[in-house]
Amino acid sequence: MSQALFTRGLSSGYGPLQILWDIDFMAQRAETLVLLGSNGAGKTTFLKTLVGLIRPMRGEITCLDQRIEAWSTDRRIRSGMAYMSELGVVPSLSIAENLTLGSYFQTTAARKAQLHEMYDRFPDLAARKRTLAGSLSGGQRKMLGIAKALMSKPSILLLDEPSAGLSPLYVNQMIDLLRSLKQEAVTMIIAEQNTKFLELADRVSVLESGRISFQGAVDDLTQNDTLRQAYFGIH
Ligand SMILES: Nc1ncnc2c1ncn2[C@@H]1O[C@H](COP(=O)(O)OP(=O)(O)OP(=O)(O)O)[C@@H](O)[C@H]1O
Repeated sequence: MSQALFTRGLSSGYGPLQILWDIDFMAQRAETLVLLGSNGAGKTTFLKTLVGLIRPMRGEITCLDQRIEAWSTDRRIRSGMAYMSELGVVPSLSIAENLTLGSYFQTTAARKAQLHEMYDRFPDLAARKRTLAGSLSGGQRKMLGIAKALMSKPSILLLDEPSAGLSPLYVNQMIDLLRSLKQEAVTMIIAEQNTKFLELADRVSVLESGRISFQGAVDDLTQNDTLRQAYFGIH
């Protein structure tokens, strides 16, 4: 297996405020990696730095064998990265408009083909193309967020807390959806605090106070007493 994305010594934050400290991180091609961390650990900051919404203070980001830390977000997206923020969609736009936004860099023909594919995959969205995203339920909005991210046919998908605000039923639906993407060999980095997502993970990284405290197999995480207590409440 070759590397899809790695960072070395990545430090990042907001203006002079440093949030991430020397992050060494790696995701293999077609791997599902869960980035576990509690509120404020720096998960969003990390994903935003990967996609270029935040400029790193130091360190390198290599994606599909190219150094990308100086690239614009546009260029990263054009080269196969997609990012679903915690909000995921633009509430004031319709379902169809959100999806179109997700394929901003595609040709018209490719966009049309992707729209068909998304409506096939998400029949609930197809039935309500003109509905404003803001009027969807939390779960439907998240599904739209994923569909919007998939519109650019990404090879690397960065997902920020896909479970945030979802009922247990929708969390299960979300996990089923991500499992189907896993079969399609999309590299996924899923930032989460819900340990249920570990059932999807090939490997897990734990982010604590802006530092990676663990990276390895899920089984090894559960062998670690401190992490087991922190994330599973098991003593
Ligand atoms: N725009 C900003 N300006 C300054 N500090 C920020 C900004 N956004 C986030 N932070 C701070 O950065 C730290 C990490 O936040 P971040 O959103 O990356 O964490 P997170 O792990 O994604 O948490 P959550 O699960 O709550 O979204 C927090 O202390 C937060 O207050």
